Amino acid sequence: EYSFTGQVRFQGEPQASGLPEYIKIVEVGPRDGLQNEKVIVPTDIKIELINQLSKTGLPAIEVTSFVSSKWVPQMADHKEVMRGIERHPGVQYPVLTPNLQGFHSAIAAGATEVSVFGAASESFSKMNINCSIEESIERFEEVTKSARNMNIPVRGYVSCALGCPYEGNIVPDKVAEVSKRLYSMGCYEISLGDTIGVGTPGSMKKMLEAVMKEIPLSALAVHCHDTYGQALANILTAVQMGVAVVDSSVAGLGGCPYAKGATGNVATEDVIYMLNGLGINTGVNLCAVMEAGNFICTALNKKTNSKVAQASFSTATIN
Ligand SMILES: CC(C)(COP(=O)([O-])OP(=O)([O-])OC[C@H]1O[C@@H](n2cnc3c(N)ncnc32)[C@H](O)[C@@H]1OP(=O)([O-])[O-])[C@@H](O)C(=O)NCCC(=O)NCCSC(=O)C[C@@](C)(O)CC(=O)[O-]
Repeated sequence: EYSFTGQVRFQGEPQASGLPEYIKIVEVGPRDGLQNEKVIVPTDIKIELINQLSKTGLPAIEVTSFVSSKWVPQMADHKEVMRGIERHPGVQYPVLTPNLQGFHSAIAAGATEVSVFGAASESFSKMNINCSIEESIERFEEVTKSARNMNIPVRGYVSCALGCPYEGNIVPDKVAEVSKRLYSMGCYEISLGDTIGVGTPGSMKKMLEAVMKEIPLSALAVHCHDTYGQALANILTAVQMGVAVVDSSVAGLGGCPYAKGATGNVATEDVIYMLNGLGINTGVNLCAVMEAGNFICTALNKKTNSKVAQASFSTATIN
């Protein structure tokens, strides 16, 4: 049982020099976090989670995906989720769309921002979206073209940026090539996914160096899973290199259904705690995110994967 009283023991320090002053956190918990849950999470729980997250100061919350419900049953209630959430001014609510069919459904359901999701690995592309990288680029071009006509911003993901569950190592140049194609077709930001959390600060640095030759730093985001416990170190490396957008998931929920063994994303709470300690502004209220994490973990009957939430809740009980 949690008995969190709202304290967070350690707060921010003045900003260390050379780091971005502000980092945008893209909360992916309601989508990436929940998509892998075996038991279907009731729609009203998803809506309540998103509504709670909307009040934390998070600038972007990825809410659902418009993919085939045969492939990802957990996201089948995408329309109801879109209809049910209370949208806060200034908060972006992107949704995943793998193709034109998904894009049209998303727009009909009221989406105002979408994300296409490709990969730097042929095998992963085939397993995840049932087509080659080349075919996926053609589909994404159709999406970005329609989106442009409707003034809908498109974000682009590149999965397997630091390794693939089927192919192992992925060369940084391949990540750079796919990223460049997504950026060139109009994606305003490229989120580099360490889908199975195998990266290290060493491989993150090499990969970013390759991608930064092709794409402006201001258009890059990192999306780290914590399977090997490297996510915070990898994020810090990216931030030190100037990346100012970080994806994370409340309570560290998550995993990709087509990347067996991959655990959750890095926990939003842990990222904010680290950034607070570096004196970097995120505009996000850590305690409010922990409350949302507590809500979803209680609903799922799970223990949080956030170390910060674990520490804060246990110290709150002791005090
Ligand atoms: C991409 C497809 C749809 C291709 O699936 P497909 O079977 O190749 O598609 P198709 O065009 O041949 O159509 C087959 C059926 O799917 C339907 N269909 C076709 N498109 C859609 C759509 N958009 N929404 C709903 N239904 C759709 C279509 O209507 C048809 O229905 P039927 O006639 O059989 O009843 C499928 O492979 C799919 O849904 N894959 C799911 C992928 C997914 O959601 N993966 C998890 C998210 S990615 C991720 O987690 C990684 C990330 C982003 O977080 C970053 C990281 O960590 O690396």
